[in-house]
Amino acid sequence: MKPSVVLYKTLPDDLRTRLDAHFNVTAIDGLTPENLEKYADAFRSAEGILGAGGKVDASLLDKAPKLRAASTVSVGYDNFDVEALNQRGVILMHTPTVLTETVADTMMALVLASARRVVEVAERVKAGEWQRSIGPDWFGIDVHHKKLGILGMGRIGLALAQRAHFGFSMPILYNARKHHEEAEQRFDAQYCDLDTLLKESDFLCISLPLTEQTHHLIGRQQLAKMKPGAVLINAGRGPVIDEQALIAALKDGTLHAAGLDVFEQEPLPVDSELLKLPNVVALPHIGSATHETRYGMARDAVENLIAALTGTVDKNCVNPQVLR
Ligand SMILES: NC(=O)C1=CN([C@@H]2O[C@H](COP(=O)(O)OP(=O)(O)OC[C@H]3O[C@@H](n4cnc5c(N)ncnc54)[C@H](O)[C@@H]3O)[C@@H](O)[C@H]2O)C=CC1
Ligand SMILES: O=C(O)C(=O)CO
Repeated sequence: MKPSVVLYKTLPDDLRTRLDAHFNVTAIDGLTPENLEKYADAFRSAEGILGAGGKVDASLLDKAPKLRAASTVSVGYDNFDVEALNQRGVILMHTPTVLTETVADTMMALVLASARRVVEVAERVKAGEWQRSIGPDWFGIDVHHKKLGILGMGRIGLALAQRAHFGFSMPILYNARKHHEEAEQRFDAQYCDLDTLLKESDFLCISLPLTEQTHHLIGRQQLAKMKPGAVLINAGRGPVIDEQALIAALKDGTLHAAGLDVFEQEPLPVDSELLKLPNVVALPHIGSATHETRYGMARDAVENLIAALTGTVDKNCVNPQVLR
């Protein structure tokens, strides 16, 4: 008999067909409390789950006693209680690598848009304000040759460093849990502590995962240490930055601008102060959102679940210790 799985995200037709060939699939529209109750039988018999977003914690796992594998259509897995998965011997699969270059493109787009005020001035053109040659009130700041600080030199940080080094002649500084030899050799990136990164970066780009250690890692004190007129970019996870402290730093001119793809609350509430600030470029968590990359992530997530439940896991596993 085919293993039962709960699918909580819509897949492209061909990938859904592939999933159906391996599993008895119950498709639901998200891990909402209502769906957990409505599809209680499906969760009770599920050996796998596949989807994106929503909390997977002990209370959900208690409803799925047969679960052996969870496959997320994302690289970030801060919405999973990994400790609870480990205790129950559940493998967690994710989709690193396939999205790396696309997310780095998004970060570079945020760097350029924030520095050159692309969104703000384009809106002014649409509003009919371009009536004569523009003056300094439309100007931005240069990107090329400025110092780019990367907080979180992992897969995405490395791809961003490549763009900044070769494309924009930017010296690279970085902080991470350990030295990144490839970044140092290929892009001449210099490792430094967080304080130095804050003080010296013209552009501080965050590509960190959300963990207990990174939650509000950038708060009032850290923002106060940043170079006057610096630009802050975040495409890691929203809660890495204390959003109220960021709003204050943007209002009092400590920062020139911010380019944000992620927020403490998503979707960003429409009455957020951030949306009232002209020096904020706010994107709706589109880091990996291209047709090609979102397809690749869904494909990898399907293959990951097939490997975890019916084959051999040799990559993309968050907690390989469970397999031993
Ligand atoms: N905006 C978006 O759409 C997307 C956001 N992301 C976010 O980007 C994150 C990073 O992705 P990857 O580069 O693939 O992960 P990765 O695991 O390759 O890199 C993470 C880096 O952060 C560093 N790090 C972790 N904790 C740290 C700490 N306390 N202090 C300093 N450095 C620390 C690690 O040393 C590593 O260099 C994901 O976990 C996810 O949250 C990922 C994809 C898309
Ligand atoms: O993969 C992730 O972690 C995202 O945030 C969406 O691509």
